[in-house]
Amino acid sequence: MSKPNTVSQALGEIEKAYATILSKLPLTNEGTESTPKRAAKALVELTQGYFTTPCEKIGEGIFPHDGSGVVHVKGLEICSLCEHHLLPFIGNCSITYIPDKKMLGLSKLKRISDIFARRLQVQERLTEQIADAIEKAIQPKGVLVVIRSVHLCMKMRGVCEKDPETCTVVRKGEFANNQLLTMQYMAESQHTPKL
Ligand SMILES: Nc1nc2c(ncn2[C@@H]2O[C@H](COP(=O)(O)OP(=O)(O)OP(=O)(O)O)[C@@H](O)[C@H]2O)c(=O)[nH]1
Ligand SMILES: [Zn+2]
Repeated sequence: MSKPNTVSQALGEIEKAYATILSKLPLTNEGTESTPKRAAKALVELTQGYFTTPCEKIGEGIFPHDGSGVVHVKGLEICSLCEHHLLPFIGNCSITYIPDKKMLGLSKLKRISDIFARRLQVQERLTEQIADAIEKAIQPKGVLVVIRSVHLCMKMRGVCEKDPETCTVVRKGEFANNQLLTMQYMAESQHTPKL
């Protein structure tokens, strides 16, 4: 079957596929009548990262930078779907970069992480893709991306682990060579949600 290339095409086909899946379950509840439509809409929303690119989302959000220092943003929420089970993994991402001649608008860091999170993923690739996109956009001296998350496929099924946390780290440029700097920002990246 050819791959749908527009959202509306995808919606119709996914809705039909969900109706087939539900027809195989011994459902007795009437509340599921519109479920194929809703579930299709949800899946398209959760995979909207396939329908956009970092370049498109960053737009005009790159600015000149002429100082020294480090940019560190933590607590960027990650909501993604594991590519093996189509179950969510949810957590947070911290991005640290050492700018050279350019810097990114802060919101663009969230937009970049969302583009790749809203695809079917493994956490390792997601972490790598975020770091690569930042490197490509602004050629910083170094990038460090840390994601901590909980995979529901480990919690709700299979091994049914009560409190699993997965941490993935990607170090580029100066972070790849500097253990101390990496450790400093790894420690900083621990996110305590605030009310
Ligand atoms: N490395 C990596 N593994 C993941 C990620 N998300 C899910 N997995 C793992 O992918 C593996 C899939 O292994 P399989 O043996 O094919 O699947 P499974 O039978 O569901 O495995 P169990 O969960 O052990 O029952 C499991 O170990 C999952 O925990 C991820 O982001 N990164
Ligand atoms: Zn999984």
